[in-house]
Amino acid sequence: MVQIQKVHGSGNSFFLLDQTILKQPLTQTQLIDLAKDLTRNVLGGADGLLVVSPSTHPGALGKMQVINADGSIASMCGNGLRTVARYLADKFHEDQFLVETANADLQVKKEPDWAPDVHCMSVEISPVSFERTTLPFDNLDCEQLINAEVTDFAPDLKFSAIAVPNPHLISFVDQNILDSDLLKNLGTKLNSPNPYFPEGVNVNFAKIIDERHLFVQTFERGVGFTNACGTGMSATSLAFALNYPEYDAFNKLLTITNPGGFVQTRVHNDEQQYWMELIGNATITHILDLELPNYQKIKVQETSEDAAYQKFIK
Ligand SMILES: N[C@@H](CCC[C@H](N)C(=O)O)C(=O)O
Repeated sequence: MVQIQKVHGSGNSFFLLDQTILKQPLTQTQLIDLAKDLTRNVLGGADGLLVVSPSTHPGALGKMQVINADGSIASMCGNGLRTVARYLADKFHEDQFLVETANADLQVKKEPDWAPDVHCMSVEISPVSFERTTLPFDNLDCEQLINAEVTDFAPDLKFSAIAVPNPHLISFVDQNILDSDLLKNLGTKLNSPNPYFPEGVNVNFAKIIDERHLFVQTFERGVGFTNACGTGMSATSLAFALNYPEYDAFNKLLTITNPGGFVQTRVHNDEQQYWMELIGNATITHILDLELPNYQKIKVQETSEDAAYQKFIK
C-alpha cells in the first residue's frame, strides 16, 4: 500500500504522488495512465496529477512533474507547485527551498496560515517569455502578441500571449463576455488542432475589479474549465502591469479572485527579467491508501482542511 494525497490550491485540484516512497518508481506510461484514471474516476476527479521525484539540483528538495487530466504534460503549474512545496516542507521540515520543475528550479516559501487549518505557500513563477517560438504560436503576423486584436479569436477584444513557461493567452473583458460562451468556444478551438497554437494554450479572461484586484477565469489546456489556474493568474497579473501602466501594478500585492477562491500575486521586473510571486492556499483534502499501479483496494481519509478553506473564503 502507498499513500497519496488529494490536494487543491484555490480549488484547482490534484492528486499528489511521491515516487520516492515506491519500491519501484512508476514508468512515464504508468504515470500518464494513472493520471487519466484518478482524475476521471476517484473522489469526484481532479485537474491533474502532480508527481514528486528526487532532484539532484543544489538546494532543491524535490522535482515536480505535472500531468494534465487528459494525460498531456505541462511544463509548470502554479497552484500545484504550492501543494508540492507544502508536501516537501512538511516532509523535510524546511520553510524555504527550491523545487525543480521542467524548465527551472523555483523558489518556494512557507507563508503564515491564512486561517486555522488554511495553510499557505508562496512560489516563484518564471521564466517568462513573449516569443512566438517559445509559446509557440503561428500565423498571427507577429513575433510577440501583446495587447493586440486578433479578429479570428474575437472581434473587439485584445489578446496577450505569455509563457510562464507554460503558454497562456490573456484578454481583459467585461462581465457580458464572462457571462457568454466565448471563453469556452475559444478555449475549445485553440486546444483542438488549430493554425495558431500547435501545442494548445491556456486561455484566461480577466475582469479588472479595481487597481489591485482582478477576477480571472481560465480554460485550461488538457483540462477545460478549472476553478483556478495559478500560472494563468500570474501571467494575467503581468499582462495587467504591462497593458495598464496607469495602475502602477509592478511590485504591488494584487488580489486575484477566481471561481475557487483567491490568490495574491506580485509582479517583479528585475533587470528586465519578469517573474511573479504567487501566494495562496495549499490544502490537503484527502489521504488515500492504495496499491499501485493498478489499485484495487483504496482507503480514503478526509481531512478537515477543505472545510476550513471553504469557511475562510466565504
Ligand atoms: N492549473 C495549473 C496549470 C496546469 C497546466 C496547464 N493545464 C498546461 O497545460 O499548461 C496552474 O495552476 O498553473
